[in-house]
Amino acid sequence: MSATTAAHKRKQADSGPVLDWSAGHGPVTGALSATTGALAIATTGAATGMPPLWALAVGGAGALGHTVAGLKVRNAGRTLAFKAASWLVGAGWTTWAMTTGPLSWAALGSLATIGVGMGAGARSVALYEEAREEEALAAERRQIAQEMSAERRQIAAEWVERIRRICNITVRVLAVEMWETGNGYSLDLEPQGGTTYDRIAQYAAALSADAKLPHGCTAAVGPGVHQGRAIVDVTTRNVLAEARTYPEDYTPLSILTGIPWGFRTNGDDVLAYLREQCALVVGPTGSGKTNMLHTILAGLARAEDVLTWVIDLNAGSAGLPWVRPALSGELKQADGSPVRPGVDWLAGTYEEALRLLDAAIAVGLHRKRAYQELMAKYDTDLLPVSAKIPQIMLVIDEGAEILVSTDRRMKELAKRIYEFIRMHRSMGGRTIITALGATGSVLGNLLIRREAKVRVALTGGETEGMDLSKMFPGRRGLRVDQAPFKGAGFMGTPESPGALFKAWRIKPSQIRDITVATSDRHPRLDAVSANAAGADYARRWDADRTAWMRDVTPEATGTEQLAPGASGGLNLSAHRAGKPDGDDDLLRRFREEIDAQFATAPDPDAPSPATGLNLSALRREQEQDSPAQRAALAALLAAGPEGTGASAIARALADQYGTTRQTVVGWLKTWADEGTAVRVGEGTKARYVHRDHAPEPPSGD
Ligand SMILES: Nc1ncnc2c1ncn2[C@@H]1O[C@H](COP(=O)(O)OP(=O)(O)OP(=O)(O)O)[C@@H](O)[C@H]1O
Repeated sequence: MSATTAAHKRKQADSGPVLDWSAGHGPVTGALSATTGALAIATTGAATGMPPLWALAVGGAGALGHTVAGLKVRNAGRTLAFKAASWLVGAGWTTWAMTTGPLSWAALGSLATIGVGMGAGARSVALYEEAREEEALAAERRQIAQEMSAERRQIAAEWVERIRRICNITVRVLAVEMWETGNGYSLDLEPQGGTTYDRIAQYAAALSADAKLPHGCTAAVGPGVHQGRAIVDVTTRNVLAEARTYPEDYTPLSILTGIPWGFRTNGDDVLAYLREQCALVVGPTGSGKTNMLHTILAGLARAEDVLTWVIDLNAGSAGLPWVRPALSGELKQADGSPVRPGVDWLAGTYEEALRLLDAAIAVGLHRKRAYQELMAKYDTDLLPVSAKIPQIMLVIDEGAEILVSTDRRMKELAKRIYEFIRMHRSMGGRTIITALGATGSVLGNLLIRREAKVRVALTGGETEGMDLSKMFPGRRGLRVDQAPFKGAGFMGTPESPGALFKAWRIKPSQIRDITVATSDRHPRLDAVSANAAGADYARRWDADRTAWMRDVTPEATGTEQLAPGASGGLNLSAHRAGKPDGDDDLLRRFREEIDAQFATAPDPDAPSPATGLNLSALRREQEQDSPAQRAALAALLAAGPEGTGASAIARALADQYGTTRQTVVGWLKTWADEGTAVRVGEGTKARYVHRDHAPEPPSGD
């Protein structure tokens, strides 16, 4: 086959240039072809004695054929005339030349003139046809635009009339924008006589009814570009009834460029900008609040400059699906290496929540002092948050209930949460708080009202405890019955006024996928902050501290309701008793994995795995974690991936604790044995690195 092709090519090369007879003619080649053709026929005809009238007959037929063909493709009259005339002139010349002799100067000269004339004529005809074609296209476009603007004009006229009739306000419509998704349109209005947008907004429900909008669709009225303008967003298709899953695009995000929390009725993503804002998510039981929280945690996990610390006293169920599969070793990266949990700290008990909040406050205070110079350098009073100095997002499920609780212990937590919200905005510390209801006690709180301008009300059709006018002041016409679907409700931010929205549905399997996909992306707490957060932070994944996580059945990790246990955490021991084999096996695996990955040494004194306790960790806590040792561990963590040595730590501790180098050597050795620290380098270069900063362990393959 290829040999044949090559031979063919060679033959072509030998026989000179190949002519493409199927190609169309331009003005020059067309004229050349016509005149040379006429000359050839005239010369041959004269030599062979051909009757000259044949040429005329052929020319006549050509003129007729081209005219018919031209009519078919709708050539202009002048094009048809030119083509027919060209044939007839050519044929006339040939007939004349055959009679008088084609090789005279008169014959050749006139033929050349005819050729030039034909070329020029063909060029002008081609240009004319091109211009005609373009004009036809433009006319078609104008026709479509006219039809579109006829639709817009009709919409504008309807709304001018509707607003005049229902609100008794005269408006001028400056623009009508049809949404690309086809789910509705927006009107840019200029109410006459100094009327403001909120006068129209009062009638939003009546306007929606008058426009006969389907259920779940609204005419939401908001402010325009200045005080004398208003925007009306009219939804005509109810996308909120559809369940949409979390988009499978897990590309990196940043707290600075917004985190998507769901979609609007026009299909657009709605973003939460949380660098300076706190958020409040209200949703009664069954409204899809837990699902929404997972959507939020998914976005935060995707961010490269955020560490998420979760408090969930309802057995940590909000954070567990982000932690448990990673800690239990159930998830592995493609190369077999372990996966980091999707949240950086999960407190499911009161004691752990206290530790977490104390650490968060300490981080903020320490950052204030330590980063003065950095902020001066960047000429800013906001800490420049980045992957190197991550923002700490505190997510507190049912946090609003903690804030208004009268329980003594809850008040302790509330005090710290308030302090964190009040003090740490500039230092990269913000909170997302959920609440079961938008009640007066939650929204009556000035601090929440002031700091949490990113607001969500998931209604799921629930009307009790849903004061939308308090949640979204200034937005009239929002009614709970407009969003009677789970996961649907209203969301408003300083950038995007309160309006209908829906959270994506996210299932445990997708949470696992995101945990794996984002594992390498999570930042590490900067050394300054790690130093402040101290040993409580460094030991957050210790076996004794995560023991409560093991007391959960494998299935109870999704959005299911979990029963609270004695310590405020889960206690499904009764459940466990019913199915001992599977759970014992799970517990054993969980423990083994934690010990393997996070190197919590198995203790000979530890009771059987079924009790879920690890006494080695307890013993260490009691016997070893003296304040000096905690400070040493914090220094190790703060040293980051560079690591540190016994002398440096001893020097740092000497003043306050009088700790000797020898003591620190002992601690470092213990930590290295149990996996808290990793020894790197040899001889004088030997140093210790906290396991959080240790180089990745070699893959299992
Ligand atoms: N965004 C959503 N899209 C579609 N369905 C949803 C969405 N959110 C929740 N649901 C449905 O609602 C159910 C309850 O959701 P979820 O557990 O999140 O509610 P909840 O408000 O946290 O309730 P509870 O407090 O009882 O756990 C889910 O199992 C799911 O079937």
